[in-house]
Amino acid sequence: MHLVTAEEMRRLDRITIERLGIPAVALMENAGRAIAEEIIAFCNHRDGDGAAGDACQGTGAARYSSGPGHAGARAAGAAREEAAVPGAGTAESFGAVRTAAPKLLISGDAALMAGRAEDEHWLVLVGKGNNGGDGLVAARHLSEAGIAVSLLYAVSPESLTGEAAQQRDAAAAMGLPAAVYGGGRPDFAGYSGILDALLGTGAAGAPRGAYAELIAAANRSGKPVASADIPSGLNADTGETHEPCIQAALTVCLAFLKRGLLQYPGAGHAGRIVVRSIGIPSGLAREEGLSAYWLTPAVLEDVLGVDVSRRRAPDGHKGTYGHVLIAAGSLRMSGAGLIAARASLRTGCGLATWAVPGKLLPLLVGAAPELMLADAGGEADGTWNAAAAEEVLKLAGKKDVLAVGPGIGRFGDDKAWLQTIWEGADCPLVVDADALNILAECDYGTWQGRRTPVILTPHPGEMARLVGVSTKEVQRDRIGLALSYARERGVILVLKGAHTVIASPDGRLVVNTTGHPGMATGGSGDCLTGIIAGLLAQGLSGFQAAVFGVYLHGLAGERAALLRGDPVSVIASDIIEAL
Ligand SMILES: NC(=O)C1=CN([C@@H]2O[C@H](COP(=O)(O)OP(=O)(O)OC[C@H]3O[C@@H](n4cnc5c(N)ncnc54)[C@H](OP(=O)(O)O)[C@@H]3O)[C@@H](O)[C@H]2O)[C@@H](O)CC1
Ligand SMILES: [K+]
Repeated sequence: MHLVTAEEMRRLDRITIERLGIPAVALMENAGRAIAEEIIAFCNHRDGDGAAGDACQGTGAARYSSGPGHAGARAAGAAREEAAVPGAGTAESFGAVRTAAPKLLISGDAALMAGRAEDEHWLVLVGKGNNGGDGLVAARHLSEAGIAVSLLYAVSPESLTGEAAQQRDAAAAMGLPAAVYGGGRPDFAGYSGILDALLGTGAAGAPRGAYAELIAAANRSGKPVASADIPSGLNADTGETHEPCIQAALTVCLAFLKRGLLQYPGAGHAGRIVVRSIGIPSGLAREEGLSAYWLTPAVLEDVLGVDVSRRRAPDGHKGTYGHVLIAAGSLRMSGAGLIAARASLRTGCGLATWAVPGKLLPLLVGAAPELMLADAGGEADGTWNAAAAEEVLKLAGKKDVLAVGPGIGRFGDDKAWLQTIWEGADCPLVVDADALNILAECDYGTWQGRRTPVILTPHPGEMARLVGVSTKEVQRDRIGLALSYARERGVILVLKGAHTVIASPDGRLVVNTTGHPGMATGGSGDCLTGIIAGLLAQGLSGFQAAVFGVYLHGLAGERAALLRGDPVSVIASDIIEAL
């Protein structure tokens, strides 16, 4: 599924309206109807199977799975199926009674049937732009479904223009009760839910005046809030939240997933995200050269060409699946190397060799019988030194991939060590942990001789050192930063953290949503390094291996949490065993 910026969304809107001739008001109509359908599904599930409640309260699966559409899309779909059953059943039974008559099957507007409409009264907060227009359309459809609806305009309805003004007039003609916010502390106690149609992709900066007051009041009310397109107060591109920002239980995102909905803190404000098409052809994004995606199995297979089933040739042998070399670990942090090397094996590479300072070798014999150990030289106290780089290069000669960094620590002349490896290794290179900290102190743009991909796997702290900014600044716009860094430095960048971002030098970008906070544990990153190396050894391209590796790592973490019964108790070895 494509991820778009507000600007890209406007471009796709424009093309649809101007080139394809689909009227803007038709798109708005579709948008409002989709929002109403999702609110009705939300209401129908309120007291039902708890799907809506779970998402709203952030409990259950949502505790560590916050990907858009996962449970949410299924829940909405199920709601529509359930609502369709009574109508079809009635027609069937008529047909059965009057056996002579031809069977007449009738089905209705199932998605617009509210089960217990009389219990509901929704307040629609209407902004002056097209987001407000969407809300006005939704209000009409909710009303048609028997749900009481009231409109509260943030500013004078006279200030609405274009399609939004048309919708204002239609709502008025239908007699929907409307008021204009006049200041003070509004009381939303009488409503069962609030539709936030205040600000969408046209918002600029922090919500001002009436908008800010209504957002704060909606958050204070304790009522479930459904947001049209994005929660008002969210930066649609970066995921930054302004003060105040709507805390939604449900976000009905229109046409394409907005980038900001997948990045924290914004992702934590969106609740359950449902993406609904509104008549903008889905192929348009690809035709326009947009190449940012939310990572799904379909994206892996259809966009990136990854065989997710990982079928093996019946006549394959260990040579077929590649040989990983890992240069990692030191006396006090040998575990990092062991984790990375074992993870590469569990990912399916044919062979893995772990290079360590020679002093450590006797201590590691038997640590993992499947691994080969290699002496990389180093100091008498088991630390690395610059000369060890030549040993690593010799070992790398016949390997398919080289991963460096986990647990190596810092040592004298470590910059020369890394430069020798960077310039001399002919195979793809994965750079992690301390090797990233070394890299941050090098002007590596001047280094020569790399012909195969380099994958950097920083966590936000390491990324901050690489770029020379604060961690907070890294987190402010993870997608934007990853894209620009990968492009400028010619590397594949895996920016780890909640919803890991993977960017390639050619501008492709993927955001992952597998995994959970329980994976923030020592060794988890080393495990990812091993997984990516294991995939590279099996012939995946640099970007494929980075993206699929992040995806598998997250899935294994989820599986490990299920096996342990609690995400909090997952440790890196559990992730390896769940691969
Ligand atoms: N064909 C389409 O385009 C489709 C668009 N669609 C929908 O439209 C949405 C985008 O609509 P949009 O571009 O009208 O912007 P939107 O976010 O509603 O409001 C902007 C207005 O708010 C104001 N304002 C801005 N910042 C502010 C702030 N910080 N604090 C306070 N006020 C602020 C600003 O007014 P100003 O202050 O400039 O007078 C401006 O006029 C999109 O998210 C989707 O829902 C769908 O219907 C599908 C078809
Ligand atoms: K909104």
